[in-house]
Amino acid sequence: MPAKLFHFAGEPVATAREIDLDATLDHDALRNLIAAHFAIVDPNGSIGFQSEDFIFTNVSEIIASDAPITITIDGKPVKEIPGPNGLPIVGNFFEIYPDHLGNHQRLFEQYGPIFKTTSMGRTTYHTNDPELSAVIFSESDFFTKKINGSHPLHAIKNTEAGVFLGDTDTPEWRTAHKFLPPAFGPKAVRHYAPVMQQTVEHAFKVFDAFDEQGEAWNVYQYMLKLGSQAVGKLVLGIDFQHFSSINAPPHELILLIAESLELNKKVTARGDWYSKLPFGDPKRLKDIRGRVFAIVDESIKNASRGGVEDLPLQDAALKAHNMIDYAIRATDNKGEKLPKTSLIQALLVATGAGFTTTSSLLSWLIYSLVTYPGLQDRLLQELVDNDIDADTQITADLTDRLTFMDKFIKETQRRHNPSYQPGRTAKVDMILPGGYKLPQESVVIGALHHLHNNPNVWDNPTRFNPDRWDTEEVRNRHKAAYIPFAAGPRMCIGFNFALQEVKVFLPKLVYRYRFTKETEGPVEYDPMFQLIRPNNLYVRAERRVKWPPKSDSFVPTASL
Ligand code: HEM
Repeated sequence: MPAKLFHFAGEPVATAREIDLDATLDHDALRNLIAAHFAIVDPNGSIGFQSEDFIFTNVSEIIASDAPITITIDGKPVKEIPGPNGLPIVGNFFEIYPDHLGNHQRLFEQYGPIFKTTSMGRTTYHTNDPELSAVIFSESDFFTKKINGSHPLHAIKNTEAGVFLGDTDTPEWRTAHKFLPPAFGPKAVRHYAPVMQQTVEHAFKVFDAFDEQGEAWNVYQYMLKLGSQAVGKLVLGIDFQHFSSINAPPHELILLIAESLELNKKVTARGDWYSKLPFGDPKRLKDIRGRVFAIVDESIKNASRGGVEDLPLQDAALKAHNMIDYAIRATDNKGEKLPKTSLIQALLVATGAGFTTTSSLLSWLIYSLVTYPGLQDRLLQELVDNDIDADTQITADLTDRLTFMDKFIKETQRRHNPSYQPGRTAKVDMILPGGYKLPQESVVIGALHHLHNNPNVWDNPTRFNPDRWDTEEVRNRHKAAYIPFAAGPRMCIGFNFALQEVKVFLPKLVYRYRFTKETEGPVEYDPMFQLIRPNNLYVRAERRVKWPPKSDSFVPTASL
């Protein structure tokens, strides 16, 4: 079997590796062999072979050549991932903050689909490219969710939680991932629709009171109360009493989780040395974790009082009153249950992941209602045309018919993604599509906001246009061009829950109120918070007294 020396174009000949070639190999098989030896992520089509003065088109030419063979990717040498030079110690910190969305956009425009920054000693890579995003999120020989020192979640890493805050390759993740998804499947969340509806109807008292006083309210503050009220009831079985009066404060648990996210972003942004301080923010972060754990433990004890019937996972998911009820009943085929510590940690994480995100999405939905002319009226018309009124019980079957609302939600999640900055870690030194060299242990962040607003992927991305979702271009998009809940095995497990919740809340809110914007000037987000939310948005919600008639041209969508 002939042995040949191969090295990358752009790398010295001294780096060449000897590889045995079987004369029966065809060109594609050779590409796959070279891809396996050099950890080239995408062997298909992009790998080429050449010598100083010759481009090889078949394997026999390569075997006949005496010189080392140069490997090209897309006909070009491999390259380092670009990025801005930093200052001593702080690196690129001041080039990124405070407006990390705007600054990252500028860096994508300057450096292309993937760039590298170092902030306070922590290096991360960012991509706005669908192909690269699909690669990083796929959990493969190349990437996994491993929360190392460079990962944005490092300061709150918690292996016991299994989900969200832990690495993929752990027994805790596998256990949590066996028990939690059935409770978040589409069928399981359907039976939570009535509680979701009661939650939003209960909040009307407060929005009505604001209207009677002619007052505007801060959207994020009240969507935080609303989103967390639903998650509190349906995940932890706790009534947070967020709408008992206009000024009812958020429950202690909510304040603690929100504070811990804020502290985490701050502690992570400032680097390793800061996160190790035994006082100040890092200490507060540890103290918060202890208190939060105790509150959830108490809720589990309450739910267990009086005894519960064990059920197989799927049955438990359909019958449980909430996720705690599910988690203490659900039994796998070996008769095992989710261990108590994992249960507390996993539910806590699901609570945090659930309310911070849904409250941001709800806020951006209201932002879209009051910012983009005419859309509120179109939503209302769709409700009227589908015979929805104040007394309608909203079910998943009904929301399936509200196709404009679906497009409106998708477009809001595209244009105004709350974004978790999900990061994945390189398992090996590799060559990414495009010929980029990525070292092992590098953390690549799928920059969801920038992916969803990438002009190479989306036509006129800054234009808010729900109707784009009807176009062939958007229907045929790359599978990773729109991934508000990330992708792959570590994507959001609560997305059915989240979408159902907003699809129950939005019709109820739009039918009852006409929303108008009261904020002067631009809407701002808090750069030190883990998520993007419109902090200073104020609206008036006026009770409707008139509704439009059904449209003449309305053709009902067949029930699914
Ligand atoms: C608009 C709402 C939501 C958005 C945009 C969202 C987004 C995301 C994203 C991007 C991830 C991946 C994080 C990463 O890779 O680091 C994630 C994971 C997760 N989400 Fe959501 N989420 C939402 C709602 C929810 C809800 C309502 C729940 C539960 C009640 C939930 C529970 C989780 C959990 C447990 C994970 C971790 C999964 C794992 O580690 O395998 N999310 N979410």
